[in-house]
Amino acid sequence: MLRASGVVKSHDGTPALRGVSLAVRKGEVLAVTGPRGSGKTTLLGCLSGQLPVDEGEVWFNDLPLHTLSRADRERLRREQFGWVGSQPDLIPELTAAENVALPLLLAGTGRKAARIAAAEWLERLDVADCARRRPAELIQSQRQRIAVARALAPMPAVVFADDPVAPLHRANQEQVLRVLTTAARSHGLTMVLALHEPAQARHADRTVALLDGQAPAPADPAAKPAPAADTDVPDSTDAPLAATAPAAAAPA
Ligand SMILES: Nc1ncnc2c1ncn2[C@@H]1O[C@H](COP(=O)(O)OP(=O)(O)OP(=O)(O)O)[C@@H](O)[C@H]1O
Repeated sequence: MLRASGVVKSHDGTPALRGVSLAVRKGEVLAVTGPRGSGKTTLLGCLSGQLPVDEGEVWFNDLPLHTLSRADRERLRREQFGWVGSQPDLIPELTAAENVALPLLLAGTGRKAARIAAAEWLERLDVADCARRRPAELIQSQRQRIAVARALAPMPAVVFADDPVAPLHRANQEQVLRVLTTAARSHGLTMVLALHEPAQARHADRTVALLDGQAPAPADPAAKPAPAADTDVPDSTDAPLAATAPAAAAPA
């Protein structure tokens, strides 16, 4: 569904990605791990069309993101992609329910349907009791759950989550990661998760480890790894997967 090939990207002359190739299958939860500065955020930015690549290619199905105009990339992001950052970034003047409903309203969903969908997603994320409250009245883990609900409610084709649990306590990190990946799996969404802690990648189906802007080359580029045991991953149209680590165990 999503494929990067030889992606090179620098920020003002500082190399961030030095030729990264990988592919993400439909319905797969892929973790991108690596130490600070290894290029995770930049990779998610390139895969999601936020950042233009300097060299290489990024494909979303049969759409070449690397040749799309900025306006076309922005439309694609709006219509097909969801984003969860490491800070909840909610609109302070809106209630939790209004924050979650907003992207649906912007996409043309009617008011009533948007309100119902927002309530359902807040319920799934265990923050239904926060619906009428504004972000300032909530604690950080509640705000982050609401940000996750906001990203998932429009049912995007791909959800990008950039270190989504960074500001949370360890117990909340586990909970939010589990909720995020479970919600993606139960709704068949594809997810790319950047994670600072390699241990957190056990919530994903597969891990790509970045180091200094590079992912390890696959032992056999033609080899296609078996899907994770707990995941039903369609594979009829996928290219061979690069930079592949063995599937991690499913969370308990
Ligand atoms: N806007 C920017 N301007 C200049 N250099 C940048 C910018 N963004 C990232 N970099 C540099 O690019 C490299 C990769 O950064 P990136 O944020 O992608 O890594 P990361 O793995 O996500 O790090 P972290 O875990 O700290 O978020 C680093 O050397 C970083 O300093």
